[in-house]
Amino acid sequence: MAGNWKMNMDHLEAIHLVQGLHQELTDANFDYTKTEVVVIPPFTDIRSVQTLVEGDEMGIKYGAQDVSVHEKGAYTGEVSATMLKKLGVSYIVVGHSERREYHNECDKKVNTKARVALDNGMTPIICCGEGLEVRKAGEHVAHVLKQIDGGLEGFSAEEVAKSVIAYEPIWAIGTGEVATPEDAQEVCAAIRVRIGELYDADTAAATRILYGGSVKSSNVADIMAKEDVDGALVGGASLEAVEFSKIARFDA
Ligand SMILES: O=C(CO)COP(=O)(O)O
Repeated sequence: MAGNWKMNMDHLEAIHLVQGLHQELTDANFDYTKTEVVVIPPFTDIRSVQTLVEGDEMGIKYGAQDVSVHEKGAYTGEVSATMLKKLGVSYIVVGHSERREYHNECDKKVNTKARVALDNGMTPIICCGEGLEVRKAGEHVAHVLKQIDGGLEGFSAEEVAKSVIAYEPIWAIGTGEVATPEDAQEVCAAIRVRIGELYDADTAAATRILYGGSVKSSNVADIMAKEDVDGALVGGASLEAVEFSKIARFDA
């Protein structure tokens, strides 16, 4: 269960939120061996989150929302994978639809960023998903599979099994409009089948596939009940400790 904070929460608010989340999960005797809980704050919060999580030995993990394709050097405004690794980052979101749309990130760039994450010992959360027009035209599965083919290009079976895929239909992001559990299952299953075709059945079974798009505590259980949905990438509802802890405890 991953919470993508997007461009919300300064570092002081981040400390408050992570403490609150930890408290809620501890009170509920949360089992981190069953469900991984990941917060994905803005870059400026990561050092504070690291100090908190490591200092209090919390079971919560944390990630970054992006990474540079470059190793180091004259790239003003960029943040490298080695910098993130040094901060104890476990996950890096790549190819979120907001980055594809506002920063013109194409499948090739998403693929390179995922490669950079893996090469530096972190797990990419590779996002894919269709817009409303594509969905209306009934081309959503083909659209997403093309993103998957491009995103995973050049990866070994082992690398794919270590990676996380997040299916986020753009029309369901931040709109309150949730894909039905059946919609989520249809595409997540198609992604798993494709990984099986590109690699093998074991790799397909091992790869974690998340659904994202207006996930809340009130709808998470139905989505998680679907066979090919292994978790959720949560935006707005991850900004509130009680709500996100309920999402993480979807079967409680
Ligand atoms: O984009 C998302 C997570 O990456 C989903 O955002 P919302 O949960 O706010 O719809």
